[in-house]
Amino acid sequence: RRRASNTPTTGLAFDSQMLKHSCICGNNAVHPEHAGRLQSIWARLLETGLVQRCDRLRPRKASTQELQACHSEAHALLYGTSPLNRHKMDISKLGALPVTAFVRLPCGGIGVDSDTTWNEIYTAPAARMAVGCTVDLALRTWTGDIRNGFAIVRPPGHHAEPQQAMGFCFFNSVAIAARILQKEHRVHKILIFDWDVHHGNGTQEIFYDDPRVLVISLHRHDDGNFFPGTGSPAECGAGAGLGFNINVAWSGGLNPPLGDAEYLAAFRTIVMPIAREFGPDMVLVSAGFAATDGHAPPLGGYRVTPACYGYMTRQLMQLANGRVVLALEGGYDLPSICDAAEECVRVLLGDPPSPISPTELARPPCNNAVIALQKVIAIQSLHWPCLQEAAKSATCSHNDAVRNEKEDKETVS
Ligand SMILES: O=C(c1ccc(C(O)(O)C(F)(F)F)s1)N1CCn2c(-c3ccccc3)cnc2C1
Ligand SMILES: [Zn+2]
Repeated sequence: RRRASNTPTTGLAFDSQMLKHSCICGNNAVHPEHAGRLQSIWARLLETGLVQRCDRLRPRKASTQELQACHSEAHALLYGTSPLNRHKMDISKLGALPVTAFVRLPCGGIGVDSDTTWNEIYTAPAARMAVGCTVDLALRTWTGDIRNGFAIVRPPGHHAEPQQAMGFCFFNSVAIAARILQKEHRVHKILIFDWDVHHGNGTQEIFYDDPRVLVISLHRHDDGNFFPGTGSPAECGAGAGLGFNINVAWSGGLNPPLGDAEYLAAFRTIVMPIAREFGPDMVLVSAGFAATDGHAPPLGGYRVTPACYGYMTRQLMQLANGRVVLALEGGYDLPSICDAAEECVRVLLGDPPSPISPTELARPPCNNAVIALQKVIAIQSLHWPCLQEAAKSATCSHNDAVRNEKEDKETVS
């Protein structure tokens, strides 16, 4: 059944151009951020019929101008052009970059660093495509042309800083989309929520002094011993942006590995109370899926379920009149990132989320997680008084917190 074309639905952005970014060594075992990640997610969305239910965006590459919403001109030119069209660019600008040379990698490939490989023909167009797709989904969600969106893109972006490519990232797609929403549509308040298991150092840096973009990140930190090492709860923003950068930094390694109970507790006690108080006009999500089961410790190690990503998506849809755009960041175990992406698209389309397991709903967050939550609450309640109320339930399971909330309401009434 074709959908009536006038009702806005979920927008999807994907293009095969982004599959071509790959190390010239061709060894996926050495490079976990490979095209198979995107191919598998797209195949899953096709075979489940979800693509047909969505509005497929005409993909496009971001312009150099758009890249410069967050990155320097030299950075935009160095990583945004391939030698085939580099003759058009002004080489003198490259001098300003900290990194102007690529390095030979142990695998035989070329890269910015051992993780961030560079294919001189295909990386620049793929990276531009990832930005263009994310920007267009954000703009069309803002104008109401689509209801919400999911950008199935690579290379990822949240580690990319204004003048530094790193961690598989070249351009910070989500950050560029936020800046363009501010510049072109004067969007007043934007929430960027990063649930990727790795801290989005680039996103934090770009908006560190901006009170109109609230950046909340939920990530494994282990006191700085987990990639990229930034993202401690003490990093709260600077100047006018003080209090508009929130890091829920998990610590304690994998004793035990964190799961849905901990992520539900973070959402209930910190993320949603602050997000509701902030009252964003638009929500952008750096949606990485490496916190799911199936990710070996260096790249993850937790056991968040796909249903939990659906739950978080659904919660975020209560904000900004449902104007939510997800953009893929990390996630490497193919079956689990396909399950998670499928779950998120279903929820964006308005389908009921899959149930969270009863054991996780009944399980209180582990001790390490409670300590991490209480650290954030202690630091951030200065800027967000609503956290005081939430603090009590940091030790409760989801079920207990919901039960206590209902009882409180009854006693008040
Ligand atoms: O953990 C990372 C990440 C870089 C970027 C990550 C991301 O946050 O998942 C993003 F950006 F891709 F979304 S995660 N790095 C780079 C790869 N890596 C590894 C590797 C693991 C297997 C093969 C190659 C590298 C171990 N530790 C690291 C540090
Ligand atoms: Zn390689």
